[in-house]
Amino acid sequence: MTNKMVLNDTSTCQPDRKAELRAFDETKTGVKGLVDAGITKVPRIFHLPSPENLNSQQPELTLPTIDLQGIDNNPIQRKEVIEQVKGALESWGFFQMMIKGVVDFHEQDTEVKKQWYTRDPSGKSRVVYNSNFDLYAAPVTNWRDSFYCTMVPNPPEPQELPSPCRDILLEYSKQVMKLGVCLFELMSEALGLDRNHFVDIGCADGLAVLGHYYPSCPQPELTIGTRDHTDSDFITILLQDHIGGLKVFYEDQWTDVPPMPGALVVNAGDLLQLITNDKFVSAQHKVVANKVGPRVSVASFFTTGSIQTSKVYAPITELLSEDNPAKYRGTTIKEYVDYYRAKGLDGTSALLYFKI
Ligand SMILES: O=C(O)CCC(=O)C(=O)O
Ligand SMILES: [Fe+2]
Repeated sequence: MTNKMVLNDTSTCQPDRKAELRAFDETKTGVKGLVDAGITKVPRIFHLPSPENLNSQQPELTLPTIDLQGIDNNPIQRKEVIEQVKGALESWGFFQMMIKGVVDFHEQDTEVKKQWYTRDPSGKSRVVYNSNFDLYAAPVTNWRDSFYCTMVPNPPEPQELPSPCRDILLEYSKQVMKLGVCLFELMSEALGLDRNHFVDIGCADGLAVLGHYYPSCPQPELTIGTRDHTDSDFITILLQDHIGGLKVFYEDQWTDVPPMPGALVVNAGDLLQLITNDKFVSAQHKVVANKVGPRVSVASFFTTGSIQTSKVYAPITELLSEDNPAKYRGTTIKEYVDYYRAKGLDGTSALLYFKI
């Protein structure tokens, strides 16, 4: 069994991280494969440099929440969209079905699932399933498997999608796109820009949906579900299940983002920070590993990712002045994302590379 190599407790051996990563990758069954094989110790490739303190006292901070009802300030069109999105997103079945779609993908027959396993960098694969997109670049392997589907532009034909989550993925991404457009309009207005500004410059031209699966972990303090990072996109709309573990670096401390039934988490990504010249800040966040699992989340990324486009994104002129000059150089989304992916989640911000 190929899993054997990574099942060994290697902490006493000479480090050969690359070979261990390759052996893990070749199983094509991800972290779930290790857990299914019955490991009781977290293999070394997943170890953090120092253990995560899972018992630390969490600060009593309340993150801002917005009721969609509160944002339908008059314009008829927006009100209709909000009603539709709210109706779909609030119905108990809708969120549950999306979470279940992700569970069913990851828990389908291993041999069938392996067909989707790829690290194809061309961006041609409609669905990319693997464990750790940055497996060979990142210093710490995350206790997490994921799939990644590009839904916009060029929505997939249904048969191109994995059957366990096909229908819900199409419906969910449709609703999330509507919500995203509403949020971009509100954010444009909040900055004193034309309401359509963000949409007009293409912030909603791309949508990728990620289905994360965090298997239960025998030694959660030794590793991490998702390392601290900021997202590479304009905004992310996140749906998490009931398990918890998401933390955001907010007001200078790590703060729990507890699951709330019927709620989505929205965060700005690096590209939004870049075009707003730091007015909107890309939130640093992470997910701790847990003895309880699997934990499932669905992250909807507003980005065209590594699709080749000619648009160059730079700080928006209307937001600049003599006192507030551009802090970043222009970049295509592809250039940004390629840099971000090659660097991997290493605890530093990709934005620094684009600073003037
Ligand atoms: O699983 C989560 O809750 C967060 C996932 C995440 O941060 C990401 O996909 O960028
Ligand atoms: Fe993230």
